[in-house]
Amino acid sequence: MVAGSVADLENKLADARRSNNTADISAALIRLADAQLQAGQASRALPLLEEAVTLSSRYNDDRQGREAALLMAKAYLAQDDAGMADTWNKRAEQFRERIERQIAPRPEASGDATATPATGAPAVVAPPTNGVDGAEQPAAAPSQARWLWLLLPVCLLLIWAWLRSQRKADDLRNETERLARHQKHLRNAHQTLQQQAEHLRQTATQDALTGALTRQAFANDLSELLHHAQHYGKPVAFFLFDLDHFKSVNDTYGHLAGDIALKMVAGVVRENLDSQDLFGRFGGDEFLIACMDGDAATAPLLAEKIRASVRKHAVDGHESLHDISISVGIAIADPEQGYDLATLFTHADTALYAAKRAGRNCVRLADAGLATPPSSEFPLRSLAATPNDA
Ligand SMILES: Nc1nc2c(ncn2[C@@H]2O[C@H](COP(=O)(O)OP(=O)(O)OP(=O)(O)O)[C@@H](O)[C@H]2O)c(=O)[nH]1
Repeated sequence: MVAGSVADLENKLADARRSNNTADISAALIRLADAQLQAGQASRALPLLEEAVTLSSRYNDDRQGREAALLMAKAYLAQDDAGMADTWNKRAEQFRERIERQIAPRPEASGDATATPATGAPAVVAPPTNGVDGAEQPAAAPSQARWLWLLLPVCLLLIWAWLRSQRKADDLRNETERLARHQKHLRNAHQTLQQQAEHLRQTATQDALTGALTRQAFANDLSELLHHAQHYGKPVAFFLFDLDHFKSVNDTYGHLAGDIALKMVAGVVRENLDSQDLFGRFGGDEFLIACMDGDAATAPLLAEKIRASVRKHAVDGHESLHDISISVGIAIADPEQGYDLATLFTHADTALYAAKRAGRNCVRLADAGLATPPSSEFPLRSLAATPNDA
């Protein structure tokens, strides 16, 4: 150690305090205390050394801590206080062990005498390289630097993970928005399809002009009705009716007037039917009715009521309607006559032929007494045939 004069070293300590650099202050304290010890001023050196130990402990500078502790021991010896000297020697030993622990893992330290662990001897501590006992060495603790280097990649990794999660969140948000748009589009398409399906269903089951069931829809419903009636042994009245001389209405007043007449007749029929009765358009100016529980006694009464009502509306209506009337053929399905749909239709058709032959604007009930129409004049038809066959 190159010891300066106590006064010089006091100035240096004052400079170090002004610089506010902890390592410099600690080193200056040690150098001044050493000089004071050499000058026999142990009592003055002790508080400086205690401050040096405190500073070095606070900033983990074990070398300076050890140096200060050794000088403390020396100071107490100078004051003949062997107990305190021993205490501070032990403290210095603890500092030395900590220094060894810090430098032991370093591979390059294997050939370095300063880093070689040695037990007991204070000389194992790295010798000072300049100034007073190495007190001017940089104060940076190796362990701190190592932790910083370890923390750097961790921080970078965290930043990278955060950026990545942000990008994923953006992607997810975009995807969610895209799916919501897609879902809305699908909902609209679904709604449109439902409307189209409903429209198609109506077109398939409902006659556009009169609102009556189409021929096929009527046949399906009648088939179910007959099945049900047969199961419970109930009668079903089936009407087939046709506008009389309708062709001349079209010819005289035009097709539009003919349409109005067809709608008028359909309206009258609906007024006279119950909600569970079936009403369909066979095709052209021919219509169909089926009534659950209608038998040979009640069905002609209902048919007559409808016929008379049509006449009344015709007479009360526009001139083009004045000649409108209907002829009705009735057939009954019951346990006695059976529930075969084709037979029922044929019987009603035969009765309609009879009504036409009887002068039109009347009702006829099918029975065994009715003449079978000649095929040349009135070709037999069925509900399964297309309307053009009518
Ligand atoms: N305005 C209109 N006329 C139709 C429609 N469908 C069929 N017709 C006409 O209805 C008439 C049916 O005539 P027919 O049943 O053959 O004979 P009709 O003149 O009624 O004579 P009868 O049935 O023997 O009393 C034809 O002139 C068809 O053109 C329609 O939807 N609207």
